[in-house]
Amino acid sequence: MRYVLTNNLANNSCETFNVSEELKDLQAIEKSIIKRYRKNIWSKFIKAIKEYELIQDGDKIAVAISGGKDSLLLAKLFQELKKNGKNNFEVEFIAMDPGYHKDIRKLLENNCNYLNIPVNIYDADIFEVADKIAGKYPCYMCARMRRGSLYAKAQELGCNKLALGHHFNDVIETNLLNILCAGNFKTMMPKLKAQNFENMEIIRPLYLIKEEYIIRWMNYTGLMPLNCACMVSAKKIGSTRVKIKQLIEDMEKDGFTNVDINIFRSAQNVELDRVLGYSKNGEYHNFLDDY
Ligand SMILES: Nc1ncnc2c1ncn2[C@@H]1O[C@H](COP(=O)(O)OP(=O)(O)OP(=O)(O)O)[C@@H](O)[C@H]1O
Repeated sequence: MRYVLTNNLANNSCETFNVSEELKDLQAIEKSIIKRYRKNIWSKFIKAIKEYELIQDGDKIAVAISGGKDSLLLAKLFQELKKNGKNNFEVEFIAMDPGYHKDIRKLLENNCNYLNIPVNIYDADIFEVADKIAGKYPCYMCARMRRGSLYAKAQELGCNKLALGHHFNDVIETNLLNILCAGNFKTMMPKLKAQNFENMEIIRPLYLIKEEYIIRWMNYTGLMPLNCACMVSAKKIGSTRVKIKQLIEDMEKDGFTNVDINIFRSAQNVELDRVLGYSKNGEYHNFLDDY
């Protein structure tokens, strides 16, 4: 294995990405998406779009780029789709600078330039505000503010969809996090209508792509993506999500076959006759209601 992704559970919520391949030219990078990574990236991207009906004729989609590996791949996938697939939609690439260090901002700009992604970068003082008003636990507040800001920008550009770079592992980690830490069963949906922004939806086209292949692709490009660009929590907060990721990896090592797929499928195969209660449209139902 040529890439290194290290997690230090004790004091670091960030993943460190070390690139071990030499820099590839743009043509090779673009080709790799549909050739070298056809099975594990391109086909899964197309499958998610079809299976979850993520794109409709006439859509204008804002692709949100943080500069990390996931959203860089997402942007390139959309470009390839326009080149090689149906061209029934429009796309805008947006990146919000929440108050990055100037070197991080430069890295984001350079990577987008190199990858020929015409990105619209705009400023928002999210880090400063999250730090001020959310004190010790800024991450939740930061995530909510980021989402709101991206919705607003997408709407301003006339988009009706916001594409985010969440992938398969984000989905299964969310399932487990909710069970183990929140005591409920909720998954991260492949698409979702915005509550506070009219006619706006989130879509997650990387839904079926495993993180392992995103890391491989990123490493293949030879580019260093942004990782751990946060200026607020830095290394202070140990991430529960990292522990969940580790738990899944440990189970796989211990011989639980298909544990990741099974966690994923658990949200596909819910038997409503075999649960004690569930809520729909804000209304709670108990199994005794129609026993
Ligand atoms: N500052 C930002 N500007 C634009 N989009 C963003 C920004 N921050 C997050 N996003 C979007 O939200 C998604 C999820 O954000 P999160 O911080 O969880 O990303 P991540 O898992 O680190 O992914 P990535 O590798 O793309 O950074 C990103 O993939 C991206 O689509």
